[in-house]
Amino acid sequence: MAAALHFGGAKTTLSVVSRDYFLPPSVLPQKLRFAGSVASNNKLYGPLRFCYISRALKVNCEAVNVDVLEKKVTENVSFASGGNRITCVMKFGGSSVASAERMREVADLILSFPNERPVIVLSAMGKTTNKLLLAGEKAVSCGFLNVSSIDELRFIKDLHIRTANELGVDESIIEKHLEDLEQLLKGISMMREFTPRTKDYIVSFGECMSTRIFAAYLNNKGFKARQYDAFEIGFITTDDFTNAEILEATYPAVAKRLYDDWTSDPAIPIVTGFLGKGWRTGAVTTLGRGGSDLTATVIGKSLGLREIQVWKDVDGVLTCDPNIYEHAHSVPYLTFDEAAELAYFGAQVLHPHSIKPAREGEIPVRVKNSYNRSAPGTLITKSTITSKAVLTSIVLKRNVTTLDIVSTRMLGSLGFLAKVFSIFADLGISVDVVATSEVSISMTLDPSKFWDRELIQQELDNLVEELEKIAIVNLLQRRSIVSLIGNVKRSSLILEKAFCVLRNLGVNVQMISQGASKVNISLVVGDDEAEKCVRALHSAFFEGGHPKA
Ligand SMILES: Nc1ncnc2c1ncn2[C@@H]1O[C@H](COP(=O)(O)OP(=O)(O)O)[C@@H](O)[C@H]1O
Ligand SMILES: N[C@@H](CC(=O)OP(=O)(O)O)C(=O)O
Repeated sequence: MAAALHFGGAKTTLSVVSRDYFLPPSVLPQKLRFAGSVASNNKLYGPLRFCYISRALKVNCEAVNVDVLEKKVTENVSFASGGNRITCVMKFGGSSVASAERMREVADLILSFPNERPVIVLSAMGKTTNKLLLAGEKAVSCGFLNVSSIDELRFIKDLHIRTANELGVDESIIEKHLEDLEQLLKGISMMREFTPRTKDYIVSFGECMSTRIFAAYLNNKGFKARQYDAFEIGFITTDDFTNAEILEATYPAVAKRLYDDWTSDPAIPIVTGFLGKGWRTGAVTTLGRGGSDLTATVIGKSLGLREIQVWKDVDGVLTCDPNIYEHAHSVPYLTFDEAAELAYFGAQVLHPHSIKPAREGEIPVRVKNSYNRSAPGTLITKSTITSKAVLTSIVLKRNVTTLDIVSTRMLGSLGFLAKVFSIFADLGISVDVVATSEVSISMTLDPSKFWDRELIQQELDNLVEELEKIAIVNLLQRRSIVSLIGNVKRSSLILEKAFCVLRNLGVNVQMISQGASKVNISLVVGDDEAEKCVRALHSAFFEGGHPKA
């Protein structure tokens, strides 16, 4: 934590905070924060242990006059933060690097910004991750001798070898990975099991290969590039395989490695998205599906960069999922809060946890279309850039489970709620939306913490069994959460319009949540009517039209 410098009146209060991680001097002025207790005479400050660790600046001051300190800092910053420093991070997802041609276009796009010094984060090519997972599932039961003929393995081999050849890159750079991949599948066929730890290891081959091919292509074009496996440069995570969380130690480690390499031998860093290393096991972990977005924002925060760019196959964050409604259009500005709610409540376009590092680092995130680079995209920042729109976007989270729980013991609401939530905590099940009364509570369960993981049925059975010890439980599946993201200071207008639309549509809202979030109103409806709700609401809020079913 750091506290800002406050001067005021006869007594000046400072508190010194020693930085616990490296920051390149280029970000020193705006990042420098220090404070400490001082003598009342304002001339000589009490002994302050001022320790600011950065590569170009290591200052231990026992007694310091602030002017002297700031001068020293400024001197160091000017020499260290010359023109040639990393400026931004650019992330390209699977759809942007799905073929040799796409990789060529991404390379041209990167090189079309001569004043940028980007770190590049890549996902696996196209749908390689899905195919690696499918190959692993097949290997469990196909038999050792049939592993080589698994279709998905053949597809992956062909795609990567063909891409290397088409880009004029020596296929030997991925040969070992392809050999190891086949050996791994044979191992799975012999063990006849496909654990979460093995799933993370197998999917890592996708990003490891795409980044190697791309870095080699840039080097062949005469642009010095250096490939990095994120799990080798300090992406330290929990050991929660398929769903690992970034640990704080990642930030200084990644900053130091990328910064040291950059200052000693500048080259465009090409980093694997999605991957990390478990701090306890040392095994490869993944950050949850879509996790390359998170890789990019972590690097942005680590290096204190000017901007984080997330290149997709759509013109930014749209007013709804374009797969549901073709009239969706791009949203020019979002706040971090709005983007986080969008991502959490189902907008696949951003990883649910990716906004947090950007928000903490106060670094703007720009979502752009790699197929249409002239489109302005969406700029995500801390403050709201005023918009006349009542609503920002409509998000849909399908296949949600709702629980209606009515107390049978007339417990006071405090005891009842506490008991209900303790059961959820014990079973490690998170909830999305909650509505309570004196002796009853309704809630929606997080159906897939990372999109592709479903709550297994026995988790639900265990949950109902525990709850039925204190309540009558009604479990309803195949529900959807329609989230209206916008400025809920205008919630009355939003709700009035939304309920008018849904009434005309003949849809009954089964639960509503508004107030906890300052940017989101969530409505629970049936799965089978959710998409028509999104279309009708979009028509009413963004097209001035009347509801279209
Ligand atoms: N509100 C939304 N705005 C933009 N895209 C969305 C939204 N909701 C869902 N999507 C889907 O997310 C896709 C982009 O996310 P993703 O597939 O992760 O891209 P990439 O693989 O390039 O990172 C789009 O193609 C679109 O179909
Ligand atoms: N390849 C991983 C990580 C990722 O972020 O992919 P994409 O950028 O294509 O969403 C996945 O499919 O989840």
